[in-house]
Amino acid sequence: MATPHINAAPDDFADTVLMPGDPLRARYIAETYLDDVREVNTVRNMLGYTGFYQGRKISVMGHGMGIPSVSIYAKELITDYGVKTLIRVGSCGAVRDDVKLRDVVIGMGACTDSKVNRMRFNDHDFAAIADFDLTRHAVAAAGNQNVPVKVGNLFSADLFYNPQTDMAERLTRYGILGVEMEAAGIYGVAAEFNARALTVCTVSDHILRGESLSSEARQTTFHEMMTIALDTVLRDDADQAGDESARGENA
Ligand SMILES: O=P(O)(O)O[C@H]1O[C@H](CO)[C@@H](O)[C@H]1O
Ligand SMILES: O=c1cc[nH]c(=O)[nH]1
Repeated sequence: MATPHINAAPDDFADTVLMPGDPLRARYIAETYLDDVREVNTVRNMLGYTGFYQGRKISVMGHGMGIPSVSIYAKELITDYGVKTLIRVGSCGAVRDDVKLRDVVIGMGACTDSKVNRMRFNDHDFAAIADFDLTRHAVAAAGNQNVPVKVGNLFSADLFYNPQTDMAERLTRYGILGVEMEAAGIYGVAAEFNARALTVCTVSDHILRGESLSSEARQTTFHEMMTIALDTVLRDDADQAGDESARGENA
């Protein structure tokens, strides 16, 4: 049952997996927010854990950096471990004046300079979008926690260090909320294998202003994003179970 990249047993993962790029952020989330945590993946130190959040079984696992890496883990979790829902909890760089360090942004869609979705889609444009229900539950979770969020387009870049110096200005012009490296890939994998995906990011850099959080801060301080993602899962469950309180405008 193990895959080349995941050595978990068949039932080790919950149906929902939170995925940061950084495996140490995965460990931090597991240790900080989950009860009765078990380590379920150690291959390549791409650490994965399963535990319980307010009684709900949830897994968290790193996906590495870049679309090729996240595509492997997302695909294997869905096809080999029966995972239905992936929520990326990432960091991103801002290119707008009204988006600042530590803001939380929700990726309703993701543009990319990667070709992966064209490879999937017969070289046509594929609109890489988040699952609508997960998106609205994340917005509601943020509202409930009084965390202002912006919802819109991310840009998933193949290069962290992009030599195209005019690109940031173009991203600003097109209203991109954050530059990161995986959302378009995880949305493409979810579409291909009939799963659901969402990306929530915390702004760790301001690309135009040259501002940047430390690696330690990226690993352990994105509390608002984590609790929004976890609360999203609970709201989604309640909604699917028909609980009206989860459907209210600002519930
Ligand atoms: O902090 P994570 O989730 O890894 O996300 C962002 O950080 C990495 C680059 O530093 C890329 O993976 C990018 O998408
Ligand atoms: O891909 C990324 C992630 C964080 N910050 C950036 O500037 N780019």
